[in-house]
Amino acid sequence: MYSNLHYETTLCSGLGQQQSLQTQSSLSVRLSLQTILVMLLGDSAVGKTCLLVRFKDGAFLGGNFIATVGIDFRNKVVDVDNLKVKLQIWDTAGQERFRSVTHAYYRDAQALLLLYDITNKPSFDNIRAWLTEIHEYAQKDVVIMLLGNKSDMAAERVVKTEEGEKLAKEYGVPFMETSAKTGVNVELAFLAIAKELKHRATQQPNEPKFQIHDYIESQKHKSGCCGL
Ligand SMILES: Nc1nc2c(ncn2[C@@H]2O[C@H](COP(=O)(O)OP(=O)(O)OP(=O)(O)O)[C@@H](O)[C@H]2O)c(=O)[nH]1
Repeated sequence: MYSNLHYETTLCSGLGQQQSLQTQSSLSVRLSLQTILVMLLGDSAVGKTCLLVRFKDGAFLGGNFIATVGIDFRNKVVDVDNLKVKLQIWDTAGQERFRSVTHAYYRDAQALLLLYDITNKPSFDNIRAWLTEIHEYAQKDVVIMLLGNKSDMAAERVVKTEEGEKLAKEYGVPFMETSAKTGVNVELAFLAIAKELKHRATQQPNEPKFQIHDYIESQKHKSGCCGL
């Protein structure tokens, strides 16, 4: 669990290289993080597997669509404010027939990326049902983010950006549009949840709270993205 995050402080001692390290900095602080479990959820074909492959390998899985069977996972280590954080990302099958399999994994997830496809209205309409399931099966404090995927398909768009924003606001969750094809906002989505969880785990009582919504807005504007 991420909340088990701990700091290991080691004082350099000994000879040779260690000694020279000691002169540079007598105290070396080693930060050790445990894995963050992230789950990808949403209807079949919204692009969960492609989002994961884009984030993990920087590539796009075009061509024939092969639906995920059950559940699969990949690991990726990211840098969050100079700390190494390991994300274990579970890619779930969106098809209804696998729902009971995936429910069993909800409670272990610390973050959920909930996807719909901006060219597929039913996938957006089903988000409310997904959120009901999440509230039933997931941890109370799970970090949820809503993603409108396939933002590169502007000509086929049937769900407006404002509709996604409105729904996200209603449920109090952060939102952005992504494209597994072009990579727009993909890294930002994963980094934002990693930052949120890292801040929760290391937060000092007198420190201001990390504002995930503000962070996303500032980074979206910085990368000059959106709607591509
Ligand atoms: N243009 C475009 N196509 C995408 C994007 N993301 C996924 N696709 C395509 O959408 C189809 C479904 O993608 P997947 O990632 O397999 O969908 P999934 O949500 O994992 O589906 P399940 O495994 O059934 O739950 C594939 O043909 C992808 O090539 C995107 O951002 N843009």
